[in-house]
Amino acid sequence: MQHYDAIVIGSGQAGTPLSKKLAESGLKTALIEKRWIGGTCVNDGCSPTKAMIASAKAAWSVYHNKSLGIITDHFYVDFSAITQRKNDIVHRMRSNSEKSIQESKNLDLHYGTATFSGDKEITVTLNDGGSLTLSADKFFINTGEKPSIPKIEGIENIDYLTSTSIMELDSIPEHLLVLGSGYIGLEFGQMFKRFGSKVTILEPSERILKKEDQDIADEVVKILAEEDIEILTKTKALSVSKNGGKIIVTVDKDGKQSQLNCSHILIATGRKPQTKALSLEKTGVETDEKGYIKVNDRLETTAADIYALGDVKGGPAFTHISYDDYRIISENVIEKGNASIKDRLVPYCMFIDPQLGRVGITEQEARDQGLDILVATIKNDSVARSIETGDERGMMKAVIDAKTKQILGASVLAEQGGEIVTILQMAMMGNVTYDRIMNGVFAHPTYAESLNNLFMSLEQ
Ligand SMILES: Cc1cc2nc3c(=O)[nH]c(=O)nc-3n(C[C@H](O)[C@H](O)[C@H](O)COP(=O)(O)OP(=O)(O)OC[C@H]3O[C@@H](n4cnc5c(N)ncnc54)[C@H](O)[C@@H]3O)c2cc1C
Ligand SMILES: NC(=O)c1ccc[n+]([C@@H]2O[C@H](COP(=O)([O-])OP(=O)(O)OC[C@H]3O[C@@H](n4cnc5c(N)ncnc54)[C@H](O)[C@@H]3O)[C@@H](O)[C@H]2O)c1
Repeated sequence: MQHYDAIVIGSGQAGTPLSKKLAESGLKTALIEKRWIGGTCVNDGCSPTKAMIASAKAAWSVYHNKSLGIITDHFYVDFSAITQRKNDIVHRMRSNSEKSIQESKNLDLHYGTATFSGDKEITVTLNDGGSLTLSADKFFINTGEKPSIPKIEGIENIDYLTSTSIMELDSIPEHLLVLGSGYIGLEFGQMFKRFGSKVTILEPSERILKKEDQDIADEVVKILAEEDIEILTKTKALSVSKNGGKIIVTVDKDGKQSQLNCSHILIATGRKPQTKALSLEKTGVETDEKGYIKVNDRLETTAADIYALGDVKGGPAFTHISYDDYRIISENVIEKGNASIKDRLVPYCMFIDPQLGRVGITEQEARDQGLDILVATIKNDSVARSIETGDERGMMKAVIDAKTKQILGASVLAEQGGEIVTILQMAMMGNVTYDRIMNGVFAHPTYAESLNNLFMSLEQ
């Protein structure tokens, strides 16, 4: 049995940099990955989707050329060129990362599935046959999540799509039915509508984007409706079956059953942790009822010297959060510091178009907590930059502590919503009060300049 100082299980957004950092610090380290270096973000998540969304945006811009006075009579969507470009980007990112791991001193990469066979011992079922038994002083679990498939009668008899397999299609679906209106459902729904599919989104809840404020969700619905994307809320798929080339879906809406036809179904109803294969019962690492690994604010599990990072520990599932988990572990384990996830800001950006950039508390959360707040809002049809560029969709919103004038949260639904909200996040990080932004001098005519007007709305 080979012994290591540290073993990292999973090459996600935390595991990859952590394995290199541990090895650089002089610890004999192994990284175990069952599939591909880079995990979800690089191979099945952020990078491939955002590459394809860029193509979808280009298609949308062509439809809208007319309003800018540019006439394009004919264009077509070359889906194989879009997926080829996406594949090239993924391969480039994955192979650069793999190369840098292979060139790291003190770091061994084993391709296979890790299962605990003792409290400080794993068996790796190697992808190219055989197995390895390895022990270590410390373990770092970064095994991520995978799509969760809801129990729907007949689902096992149809070739449903997930966020991974939809990117491997070789043609554009005629009618895509999306189950779920979260990040994955909305990003893929809009993308495929722009490629030419008919798109219907089914959401069992009262409304989409339950975690966001009602006015922001309403604005998103309006924008998607303008693109003829059908959203059916309070609608639940009960059963699915095949009929020739079609899929028949029986749905329930307000207690009434009806049938829908489509050519493809995308399951986008959430993700579940990849903890089953780990046999954590051998270790003393506890999981919650959904299988997420329980950790404290220092990302320590309930077993000594075993840590969990990224999506597998539950909570916000984003690349930048997983990467920050790596920073925390690295500071505590390598530099003997005392970093913690407590009070960490969790920004995110939903890459529909216009983007929904978010940080901090929503208005609804602030009101539920009884906070004394001011709420600044502005519609993008009064933002100079939006008018000039011909995209006036969306709005900006900030929640402010009435006494301290500090920004508590922001939602920016705008062409560059992710970038604009980051400006407000920087203000939050630096304790810059709203009135300083209201009176700040920003270059004209940028989106940033519209933050003057956003906060001026409080004085009108
Ligand atoms: C379609 C999609 C789009 C997304 N877009 C965004 C976005 O735009 N922005 C954003 O911030 N986030 C996005 N996310 C979420 C983001 O991808 C994840 O939050 C991020 O990848 C963090 O994952 P992680 O580090 O926890 O693990 P992952 O990246 O999931 O990596 C886990 C790794 O562990 C390996 N593994 C699992 N079990 C074992 C085992 N037993 N033995 C060995 N190896 C194992 C897996 O093969 C995988 O490579 C998206 C997700 C999806 C699905
Ligand atoms: N831009 C980004 O940052 C980005 C993009 C994609 C994914 N992600 C990450 O991936 C995670 C998973 O995304 P997701 O969209 O799968 O999950 P989600 O939790 O965001 O949304 C799931 C949606 O499915 C609905 N739902 C649940 N059961 C259903 C059923 N049986 N039928 C129909 N709808 C059902 C829920 O009400 C919810 O609206 C996200 O939490 C996010 O962290 C992030």
